Amino acid sequence: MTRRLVPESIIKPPYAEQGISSVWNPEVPLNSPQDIVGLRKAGSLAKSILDLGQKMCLPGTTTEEIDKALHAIIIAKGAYPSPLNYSGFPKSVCTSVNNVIAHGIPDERPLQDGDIINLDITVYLDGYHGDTSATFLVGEVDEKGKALVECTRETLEKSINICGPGVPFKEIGRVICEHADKYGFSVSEELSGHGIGREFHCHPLIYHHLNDEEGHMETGMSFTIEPILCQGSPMGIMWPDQWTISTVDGGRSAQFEHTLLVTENGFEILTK
Ligand SMILES: COc1cccc(Cn2ccc3cc(C(=O)NO)cnc32)c1
Ligand SMILES: [Co+2]
Ligand SMILES: [Co+2]
Ligand SMILES: [Co+2]
Repeated sequence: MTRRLVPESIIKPPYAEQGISSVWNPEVPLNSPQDIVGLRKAGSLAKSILDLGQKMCLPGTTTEEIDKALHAIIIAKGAYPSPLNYSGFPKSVCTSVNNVIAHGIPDERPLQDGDIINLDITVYLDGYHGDTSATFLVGEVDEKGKALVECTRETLEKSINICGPGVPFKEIGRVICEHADKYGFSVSEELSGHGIGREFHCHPLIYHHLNDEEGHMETGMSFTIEPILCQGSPMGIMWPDQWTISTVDGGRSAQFEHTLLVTENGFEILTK
């Protein structure tokens, strides 16, 4: 497995050398105006890298080739690919194909006509992370696959639209499940959204399934919403590589993710 190299000149997160992610601070960080400037730049770069990645999602291209190309572009932009060595993760982006639920590891498998692939991009730019993902169609995808992808995109959009100061976090899970149920898809509980900023992951945890968790949004909070919808059962199973999680029934899953900031008037999508 070719190890991705990062030039000395790039500002790296603390885990870049040791691979150990820090213990989470119980507090939810509230961003200063200076933090918001940094978050906007990181979010905008993450989005631009995702857009470039979309163009590579073609039959015959391997996810390793996508990872290698996007790694080089992220570095060239003076940023660090946040997943690299995060909890020891071996690659710079996450690629989850068909029945892989999330955070799949790029490999030598060529994409095939009819695949759906989630490309999950997080960059660390001048001290701030920006995290976004989308699920793309490879060649001609069947109607059920397209419906799964569109419904997942809609659950993200609908859940973001209800965000604002004072809104309970549990409203996010309610909106996502309400929409997924309408179209007969299930919501994975395997992964949650998360606070993000100077840390890749911090509080609050954002659940995408029905929950009764405490806590509400406050102006200045930044977090991701990243729902995963499944065609069949939402149950996941961990592969022997101790990273990859796929659906137990082999059904496909789709995911979309944005990083957002809670503002006085509602929200700002930082990865639009
Ligand atoms: C089983 O523990 C796991 C399994 C897979 C991956 C990792 C570590 N990790 C690496 C990249 C990555 C991205 C996110 C993220 O928020 N994407 O939106 C989260 N974790 C990540 C740990
Ligand atoms: Co992500
Ligand atoms: Co993710
Ligand atoms: Co994330």
